[in-house]
Amino acid sequence: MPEIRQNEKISHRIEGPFFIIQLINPDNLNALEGEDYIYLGELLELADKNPDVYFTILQSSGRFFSSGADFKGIAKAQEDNGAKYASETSKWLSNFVARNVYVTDVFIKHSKVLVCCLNGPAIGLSAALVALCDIVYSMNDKVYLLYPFANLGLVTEGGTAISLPLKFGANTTYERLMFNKPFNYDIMTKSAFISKNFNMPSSNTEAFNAELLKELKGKVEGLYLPSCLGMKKLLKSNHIGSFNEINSMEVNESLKYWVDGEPLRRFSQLGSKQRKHRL
Ligand SMILES: CCCCCCC/C=C/C(=O)SCCNC(=O)CCNC(=O)[C@H](O)C(C)(C)COP(=O)(O)OP(=O)(O)OC[C@H]1O[C@@H](n2cnc3c(N)ncnc32)[C@H](O)[C@@H]1OP(=O)(O)O
Repeated sequence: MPEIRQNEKISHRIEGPFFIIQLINPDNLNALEGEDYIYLGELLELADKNPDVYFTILQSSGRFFSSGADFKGIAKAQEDNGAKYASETSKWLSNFVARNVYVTDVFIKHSKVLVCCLNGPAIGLSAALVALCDIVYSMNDKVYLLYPFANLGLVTEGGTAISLPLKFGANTTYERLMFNKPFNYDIMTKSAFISKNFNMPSSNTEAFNAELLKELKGKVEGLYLPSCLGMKKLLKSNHIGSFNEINSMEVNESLKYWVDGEPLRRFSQLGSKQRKHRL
């Protein structure tokens, strides 16, 4: 496997045709800073380039899949007032637009089959990445996806302007996004977003990950795996153009919100627990 630097919040390994990426920072509910999302993107690129890999598996740890962008990381970006930026626009192009468009693009164009082992809730950009996965399995019915853009002074990101209507229907998407409500287990099963619920207790993420991997190993036995990649390429071709277009539109629309400062005010309230998401 080609070399990649280590990241203390994300591990990876290869087992047969599976490239397994695991979020391993349960203490802050697997929140990720900008550099962590970039690292995740780089891991996907590594999986993409490896000819022995056919499935990229996303696992997590603890009670949440991921609570999204780390508010401490956002505060760091805000304080990033080095002379290198000529303006607020320049600062947020670097700290938000470039990073967000990169990680979303890597997920959109990924050529291996993306499987999400959803052990718990996912929020924000991380939830957007879950919605870009090809197959999702849940640990139990406590899982939900929350896109709290209206509560944080943001707009859709990570391709959600397309992925959510596509996977959950347009009106459900409008209602959940406008009023900052989670896409709960019921919605996810009604729309067949979740392929199987493993019905395991929330305290047992490692057992869920192990059981699911064992099941996947059984499922791929005897298959001609290049067929899977060929089918992924064809299935993806249905929407790839729209995803590419929306990725660019989303970050450009969001940029003015960052420059204006509303997301920062709201992230800071979240960090000091003056603001909460209604769940
Ligand atoms: C690539 C570009 C990067 C920039 C992207 C910018 C765009 C934004 C994208 C997004 O992802 S928006 C979504 C951001 N995330 C959130 O809004 C979630 C914030 N967290 C919460 O609302 C709650 O923590 C919760 C997830 C609902 C869970 O609540 P609960 O009461 O069950 O637990 P807590 O006590 O609140 O949390 C435990 C522990 O974890 C820390 N933590 C949780 N989420 C984050 C986070 N997003 N960032 C940093 N830390 C987080 C929380 O502070 C607690 O820590 P301690 O206080 O115990 O030290």
